[in-house]
Amino acid sequence: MPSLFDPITIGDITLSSRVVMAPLTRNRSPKAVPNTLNVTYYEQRATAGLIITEATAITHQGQGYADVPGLYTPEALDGWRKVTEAVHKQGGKIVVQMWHVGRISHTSLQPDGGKPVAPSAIAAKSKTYLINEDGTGTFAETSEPRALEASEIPGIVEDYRKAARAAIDAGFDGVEIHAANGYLIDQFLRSSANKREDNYGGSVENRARFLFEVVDAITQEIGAGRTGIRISPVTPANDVSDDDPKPLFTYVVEGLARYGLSYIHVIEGATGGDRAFAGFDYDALRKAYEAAGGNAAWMVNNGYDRQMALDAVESGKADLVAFGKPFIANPDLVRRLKENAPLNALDQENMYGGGAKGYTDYPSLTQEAAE
Ligand SMILES: C=C(C(=O)O)c1ccccc1
Repeated sequence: MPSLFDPITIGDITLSSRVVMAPLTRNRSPKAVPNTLNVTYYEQRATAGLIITEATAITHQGQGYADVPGLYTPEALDGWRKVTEAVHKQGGKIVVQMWHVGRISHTSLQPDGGKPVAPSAIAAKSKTYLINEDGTGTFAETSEPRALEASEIPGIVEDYRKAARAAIDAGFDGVEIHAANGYLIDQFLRSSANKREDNYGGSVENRARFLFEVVDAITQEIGAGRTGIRISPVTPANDVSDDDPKPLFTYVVEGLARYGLSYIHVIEGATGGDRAFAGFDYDALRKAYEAAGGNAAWMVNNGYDRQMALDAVESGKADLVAFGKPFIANPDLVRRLKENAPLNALDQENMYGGGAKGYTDYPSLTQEAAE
């Protein structure tokens, strides 16, 4: 019977445990360039079985929030190289989450102040994070997007391919394709955001076309064994919904089964909220994936506590469990879970933006004992 703390090999990547640091946006990389504070933050958390970085924009057009990192300038890639070197030096493994926000952006963040892009010109009832002139952060309504021309889509697929190559060259052990939480790929998937009448819209097959073009490009470039993907079948995050999620995501996972990916990362329920939202059957989804020949590790996320995580792995429901906020407040989360030690409280005031406070100042058990 597997344990949460057993090693596991997921595709081409061997992990020291099944405890995963989930992607967490922190808005602490001005100019989209990872800095020394970011190096410290990830280095502190290197005992995770796997670190998935915060969502990282594949291009300027894919940028949707202030001070999130990118994968599209030499400076950013140099910054990430320092992060991967530091994590590897501690014996950790790290993949980068590749992100295109689509309509979840603001004209002030877009190239030449233009409109964000999306499958259809439908504004999300959502907010993004901007930095004011005085350096303070603020949440603002997302801007109305423009619908992508079909002729633009191959260029975005190529952006994903280039970013995946850049990620491996920057020392990452692999990439996670961000296909969740109402961002661009998810906007194409969901019927509420995709009203296209060409072969990227309408049927399930058409709405999933962009996703598979991205998966094709990335796996051909860096190999399926270094490629994971995150999906969120029913989350309402960023104002997305679908008329019928079950056939849509059954089709998606049956398609993913043919690649031999490293892992499938599934957000259960409403992201950061109700796990039972919309009453989706995640066990059936995994069964459909495996019935189609899928053999990637199955990673679950959203509100797992220690016991739920232990049970999920020991029962075979999941191979890996991704923890978000617990990893913010506990750099040594794996040790704390192993020892069933108390967890640090989360500094809610300093989740997004700012500096070391609420970012790199959380104590580890070793530091607490020394005090
Ligand atoms: C990348 C995010 C996601 O996947 O939800 C995100 C972005 C901003 C704040 C929190 C989370």
